[in-house]
Amino acid sequence: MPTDIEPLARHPKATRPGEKIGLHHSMCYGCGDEAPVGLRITVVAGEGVTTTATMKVEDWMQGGPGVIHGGVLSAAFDEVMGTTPLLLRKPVVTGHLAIDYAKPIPLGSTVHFTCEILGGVGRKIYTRAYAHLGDPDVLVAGAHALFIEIDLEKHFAGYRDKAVHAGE
Ligand SMILES: CCCCCCCC/C=C\CCCCCCCC(=O)SCCNC(=O)CCNC(=O)[C@H](O)C(C)(C)COP(=O)(O)OP(=O)(O)OC[C@H]1O[C@@H](n2cnc3c(N)ncnc32)[C@H](O)[C@@H]1OP(=O)(O)O
Repeated sequence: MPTDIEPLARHPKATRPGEKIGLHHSMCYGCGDEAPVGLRITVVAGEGVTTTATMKVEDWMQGGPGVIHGGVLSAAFDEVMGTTPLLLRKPVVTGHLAIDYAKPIPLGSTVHFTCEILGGVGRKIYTRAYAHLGDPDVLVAGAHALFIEIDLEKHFAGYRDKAVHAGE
């Protein structure tokens, strides 16, 4: 993290604490409710620039035997942390993501995520998140990520014709 990182404030019109932050795309692997295969994670706004989320560990998420695949957990952290900057009303993409895997996570468990925005510099937004299985004092994983604010139209120009929509 840079030394000149500055605190970032919640946007006045951000999703209120306790409310769900809306989907960014119905077919998104992370949040989409119509994606044929996906994590279907719903991120809930917390106080300030924090969020929470939960994810049930389904059988198809197995690395194994009997535990979640590390890449699935990584995608879940990406989703939770990437959604959190919407509290700033800033669209972002992931620049860098680092995961610490502390304990195996069994199939059938529910992973609870907590995330906070640590601050930013220019277009860079730094986040941190933790995961537990119901007891916040027993962490099973942690993550740091750098997100970069983008101009949505420019970033996805040239890709939108490849977009997959539900029912097609
Ligand atoms: C699945 C898509 C989701 C899309 C969401 C749309 C918005 C919706 C909003 C919200 C809901 C979101 C929920 C989703 C959650 C999941 C998010 C994902 O998984 S996103 C997919 C994976 N990520 C990419 O595909 C990025 C690919 N990379 C790029 O497109 C570019 O590299 C980009 C935009 C990240 C930066 O490119 P530049 O040309 O705009 O800017 P430059 O100057 O290179 O970087 C800006 C600053 O960031 C630093 N930077 C960039 N990458 C870095 C890195 N890996 N490590 C450290 N610093 C890095 C640079 O050094 C620079 O810093 P200095 O301003 O000079 O101080």
